[in-house]
Amino acid sequence: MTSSADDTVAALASGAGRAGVAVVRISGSRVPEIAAALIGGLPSPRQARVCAFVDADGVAIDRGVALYFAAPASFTGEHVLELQGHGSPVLVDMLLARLLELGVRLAEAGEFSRRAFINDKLSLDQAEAIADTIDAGSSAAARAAMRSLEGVFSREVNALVEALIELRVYTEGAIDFPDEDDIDFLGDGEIERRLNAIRQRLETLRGQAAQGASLREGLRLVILGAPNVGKSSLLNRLARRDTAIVTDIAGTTRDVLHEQLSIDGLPLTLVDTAGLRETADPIEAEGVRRAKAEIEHADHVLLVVDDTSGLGCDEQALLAEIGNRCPVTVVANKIDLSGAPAGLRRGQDYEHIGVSATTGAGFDALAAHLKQAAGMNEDATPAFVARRRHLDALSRADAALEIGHERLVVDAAGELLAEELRTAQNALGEITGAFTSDDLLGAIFSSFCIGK
Ligand SMILES: Nc1nc2c(c(=O)[nH]1)N(C=O)[C@@H](CNc1ccc(C(=O)N[C@@H](CCC(=O)O)C(=O)O)cc1)CN2
Ligand SMILES: Nc1nc2c(ncn2[C@@H]2O[C@H](COP(=O)(O)OP(=O)(O)OP(=O)(O)O)[C@@H](O)[C@H]2O)c(=O)[nH]1
Ligand SMILES: [Mg+2]
Repeated sequence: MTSSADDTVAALASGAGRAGVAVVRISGSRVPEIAAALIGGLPSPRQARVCAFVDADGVAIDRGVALYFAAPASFTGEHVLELQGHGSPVLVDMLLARLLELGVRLAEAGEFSRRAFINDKLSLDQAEAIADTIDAGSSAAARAAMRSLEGVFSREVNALVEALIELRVYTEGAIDFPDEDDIDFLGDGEIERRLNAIRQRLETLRGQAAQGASLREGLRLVILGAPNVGKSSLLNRLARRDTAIVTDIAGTTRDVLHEQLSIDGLPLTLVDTAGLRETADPIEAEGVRRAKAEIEHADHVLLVVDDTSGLGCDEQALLAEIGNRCPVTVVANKIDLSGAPAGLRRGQDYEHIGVSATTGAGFDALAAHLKQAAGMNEDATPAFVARRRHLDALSRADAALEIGHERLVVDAAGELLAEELRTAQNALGEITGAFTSDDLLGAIFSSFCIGK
């Protein structure tokens, strides 16, 4: 995409299809001459003017409200003219055709936001947050996106970058102007103290970002457990349809099954798996192998147990193993047989929820629990919204700092630590867009809608 200074673009910004009012937004340096041709001159900045939008012969295409934002005090940082006309697709088409005639080009998806980013009106994560407010599937996701848009995420990232730069300068000072004894200077603990403080702060940010991301992208829930405990019945009940085959024969499910659903706007991918057990049947054994492999890709595991027998030894071991990787909830199924109460059980090491896939008891509590796990609780919305690419950048920054710490305490190598600090700084810079590439920008903005 080229966006030279005199490249002026337009798009319908609101009211697609039949709507009360349609807003066409025009951004670029040629806005003044376009205003002259179309509405007889520029309105005073930020003052609504009612006027006719005229064609080449001076005939009104529509009569509406014009609003002008003078560069750089506009959304894009360029001259912006907004034409608020009647919400008719035919009139909008006629108006856009007239703009094309005046040498304006149609904006690409996300182009207004991309221009705002390039002109330093928004950081990259803020621009992404705009798309996330529009796409939000729940009020919690919308609130979190709004916090990102207000700069909560980028401010924290920038503060970390500042701290990294300070530490790098300090470390490089220690290298360039060593005390009597270089090793002693590096080893006096100050660098390590600062480094640890930064790592702790990054850890907190990663936790918040993970919650923000699950709110936006949903959770991949993997259902695991012994044969016949009711895993497939659970999937069918949550999905409200008979996706998986259910029989009373242990070892019914062999393939991995996926089901997409949403709970109050929270997107979930449910994954049903083969019952875990030793088996001589090669097909079932492959199913068990695949079931275990799913743990790697899980955001959250539902470990289903038959409540009439409770947690067995194998399940205890599995629980400990999974618990190291991701959150896990024990679903105690078949309470219609065990007679136990439905819902959350207090005082357990892991969250236990009693349900019956047959009667549906306990499923409200399970849904509420999953929403909470994804950060959708009413009183504690995640601090901001985040995407996979943000989590990836945070994790690369963390890895660099871990290596840097090793270089410092094991090798007492200040230059190598400084190098890792630089790597971490660049990784964080990818979040806000301080450090970026055209490919990345293309990938991000092309997923926006037209007119944004
Ligand atoms: N009519 C209209 N409504 C809209 C938008 C728009 O572009 N047009 N927006 C589009 O997303 C959102 C609002 N975002 C905006 C962000 C910045 C500026 C702006 O003019 N910024 C200037 C001046 C700031 C100020 O006066 O405080 C600047 O940043 O310099 C305008 C809208 C939602 N509502
Ligand atoms: N009474 C009762 N029976 C249940 C419940 N949930 C499942 N069942 C029964 O338990 C048996 C096994 O159910 P499935 O859903 O196939 O169990 P699974 O864990 O998927 O089993 P595999 O695929 O073989 O690993 C079936 O006969 C179900 O009808 C429940 O909550 N109460
Ligand atoms: Mg099954």
